[in-house]
Parts: sequence; C-alpha cells; structure tokens
Amino acid sequence: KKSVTVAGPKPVPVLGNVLMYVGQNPYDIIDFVSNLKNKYGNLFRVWIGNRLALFCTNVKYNEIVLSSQKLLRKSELYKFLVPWLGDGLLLSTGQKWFAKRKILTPAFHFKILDQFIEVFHKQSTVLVERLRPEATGTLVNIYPYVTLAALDIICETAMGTSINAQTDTESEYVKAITELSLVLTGRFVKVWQRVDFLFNLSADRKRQDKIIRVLHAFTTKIIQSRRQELMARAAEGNPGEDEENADIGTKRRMAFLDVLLQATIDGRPLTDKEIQEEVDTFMFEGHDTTTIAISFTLLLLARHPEVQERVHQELVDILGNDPRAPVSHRNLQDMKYLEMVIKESLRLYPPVPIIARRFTENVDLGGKIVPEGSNFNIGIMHMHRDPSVFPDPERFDPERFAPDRTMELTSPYAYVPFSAGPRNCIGQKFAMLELKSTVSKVIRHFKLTSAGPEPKLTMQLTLKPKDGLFIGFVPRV
Ligand code: HEM
Repeated sequence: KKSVTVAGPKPVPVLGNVLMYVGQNPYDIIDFVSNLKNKYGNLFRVWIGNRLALFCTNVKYNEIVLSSQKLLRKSELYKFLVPWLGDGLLLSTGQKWFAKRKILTPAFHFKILDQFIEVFHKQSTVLVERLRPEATGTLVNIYPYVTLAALDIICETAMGTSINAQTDTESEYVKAITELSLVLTGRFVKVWQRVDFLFNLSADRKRQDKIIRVLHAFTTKIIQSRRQELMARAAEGNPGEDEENADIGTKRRMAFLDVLLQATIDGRPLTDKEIQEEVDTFMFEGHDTTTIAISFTLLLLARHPEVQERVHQELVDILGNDPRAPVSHRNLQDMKYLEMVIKESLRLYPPVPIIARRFTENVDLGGKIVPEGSNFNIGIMHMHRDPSVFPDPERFDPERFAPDRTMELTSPYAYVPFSAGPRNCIGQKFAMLELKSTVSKVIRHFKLTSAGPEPKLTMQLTLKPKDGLFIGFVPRV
C-alpha cells in the first residue's frame, strides 16, 4: 500500500477498514460519516481492501478537485445506476462526456426553459388539487404527492409527453420508476447486494432487468414516434404549432428530446441508444432531486411561520390575491425572497448529499499526494453543516443568501448543492424554476400550519426522508 498521511481509522492487513462496515445499518450512513469526521477532521481516509477512499469537507481541497478539467471520472458509488442510465451525461466520462455536455447545454437555454413554465404551472395546479382534500390541518405525508408532480413535470419537459402520473396512478411507466427505486435502494439496505456478483444471483436482479425493459421500451417508443413526427414535419416544411397528437399525448413544444434529435456529434446524428441514455438520465436526475428539494422547503416553511408569511407576502405583491392567476417566467425571476429560502433549504438538505470521483492521476491536495485510483468523496451535506464554514449551521436562516452577501459569491466551493466546475448540474436553472413554481403554488393556496418531527435522513444515492415527510395545512380561502 502506498502511504498517505491522511488521518483515518487503523486498517488491518488485506481488509483495510472493511470490518467497520460490517453490521453498519445503511440508514445510518450519514451519522457514520459525521462520527468519522468529528474524530479525524475535514479530510479522512478509509481503506476498502487496498483501495483508498477519502472523505472531504475541506473547501480548498474540494475546489482543487471540482475545478479540475481532468478529474472528471465518477466513482464506483454510481455503478447501481449504470444498467438504467448507461453512458448518459451523469455517468459518462472523457471525450464522450465532453461531446454530450456540449450538445446538451443549449437545451437549457432561457428560450427553451421559457416554454416549460406552462408545464410547471399546469402540473403544480394538479398537485394543489390533489392536496386539497387533505387540507384539514392534520399531518400528511406530502412526499408521494410531490414525487408524482415532479415526475409529470420531467416527463413532459424531457420527452414532450404527458404520462399523467398524478391522475393516472396506474401508469406502467410510473409503477416501473417507483419499483426500480426500491430495487436500487434495496442494494444499500441489503449490504451483500452491493457486490455485483451476489446481486446478479438474486431475484432482485431479475426484477431489475424486467423493470428496466419496461422503462427502456417506453423511452424507445417515445423517441421513435417523436423522430417520425419531426421528419414528417420537416417534409411538410411546417415548423409545427402547439398541436396535440392524440395518440401519445405529445405536444409540439420543444422538449429536451427534440434538441437531442436535432443534435449532431462530429457531423452524425445521435443514435437511438445515445438519445435514450440521455432521456433516462434526465428522468432520474430531474425528478428525484427536485422532489426532495420541494418537500424539504415546504417542511422548513411549515416550521418557520414568519418566513412563510414573508414568502406569501412576496407572492401577493407579485401576483395579487387570486392563487389561480398564472405565473410568468418573469414573475418567477422576481421571487427573490423565495429564492433565498430555497437556497437555504438546499444548504441544510442538499438532495445530493455526497458526490464522488475516482482519481485518474495522482492528485496534490495541499502537499498530500493522493494516489491515482483513489475514490474521493465530497461530503456536500457535511460541509454545508460545518460550523467553521457556516456559522451556527443548524439554524435555518435565509438571510445567509441576502443579495449583498450571498454564499454562492462569497464561497463558491463551500456552498455546492449543484456541485461546481465542469461537471456541475446542467439542470440547475430548470430546477430553480420548477422549485419556485411548485412551492409558490402550494403557499398561495395553503397555509402550512404544522410540521412533523425531523425526518430520519438516509442516503440512498440521494437524500431521503426515511419514513416520509409530514406537514399539516389548511386552505388560505
Ligand atoms: C434541486 C434539484 C437538483 C439538484 C440538487 C441537483 C444536483 C446535482 C449535482 C450535485 C450534480 C453533480 C453530480 C455528480 O458530481 O455526480 C448534478 C449533475 C447533473 N444534474 Fe442535477 N440536480 C438537480 C436537478 C436537476 C434537473 C432538474 C436535471 C435535468 C433536467 C438535472 C440533470 C443533471 C445532469 C444531467 C447532471 C450530470 C451533469 C454532468 O455530469 O455533466 N439535475 N446535479
């Protein structure tokens, strides 16, 4: 073993620190990291066999890694997603990643996002209608409601297709997504399933294959019909207006999918498989994260009535008293206080609490040479709650993001809910618009009157409230 002078628990020969993990409940992974951090500081290591894994909450070191143009390979933490997402933007690396990042960036242009405002509005209206019968002030688990709304939003914007997850809860695609997240999560809980060889022997592997076939069949069908439509339209010389296609409910809005269909890499169009990987990647990255962010923001607003009232007042100032009045892109941009609240919510509850790279070369972290092949984990959530980085870190205080001292400007590598550098979140503007749209809609219709206990936080690729997320609310009249 190469020696590295980074503190960490004492390893034993061959196994390293693997024994520490035995009997460790994966639900406690966040506490597990906290305990090691308290003991060994903001950069510590564990040995998994002869492979070095570092956990870092040091802002300077994270900056070195995140801003690098070379350290772009993801760690093994991501392998569970490969059968579903393949070589899509989140998981790919090297030239392949670079080429795709380049063609996908224009898909998040202001003008494209502008067309999605209507989708956000429509789907958050459905969300509010689904919540209305529950608005009695008693505690309700809002998580499943928000999940379906976020799924509807990402389907319609990424693929240009309505799946009506919120109204048609029998949808095969929605069921498959829900089931797949159970299998993926299961691999955290049943520790032995983290070993591919053992997982491949299990019934869950068969179940996963079956679900992924359903998901891929769905995306393949959408892609093919969208491709045909596009060709037919080009043949007619008709750029296409906002017309319904009754068959599959597609609209002639420019979806991410259309950008992909029209894109070329080195002069050739993308293959169906390449397009499918991106669509699946967006489906995953684009609904799970936003669900978490919306839910925790609502929880924080329920806990802090004075902040909630200020948010509500801002909304009345911008939009008037009728909660049904539609919201424009401009209106969303004007919601400055709500934006501060959302940013503070993403600090306390970053939907992606840990990200990780696999070092493809030796890396110098302030004189400590970390060998190629090491896994480098960036503890976003632990850094966001480190008192030396954020004073009084457990306190919910949107003023941290007041325009004159916003954290993103003063510490761009300390506050990183969307990561930073070349592999940051491509969807962050989209996400902020969706969050503002949904949260503002709920707050205009309902007064959040009570909050359940602090949920048990678990790390299952993303941050999950273990037993749901409870708030009580009543109509605002
Ligand atoms: C609050 C919501 C969101 C949060 C907190 C979030 C967070 C992140 C983070 C931390 C990363 C870096 C992951 C890594 O290093 O492994 C990332 C990457 C990514 N995100 Fe997001 N995300 C959000 C919403 C979205 C949405 C709505 C989309 C799509 C519409 C999206 C698409 C992606 C993609 C494709 C990547 C990979 C980018 C690349 O590697 O080039 N995200 N996101």
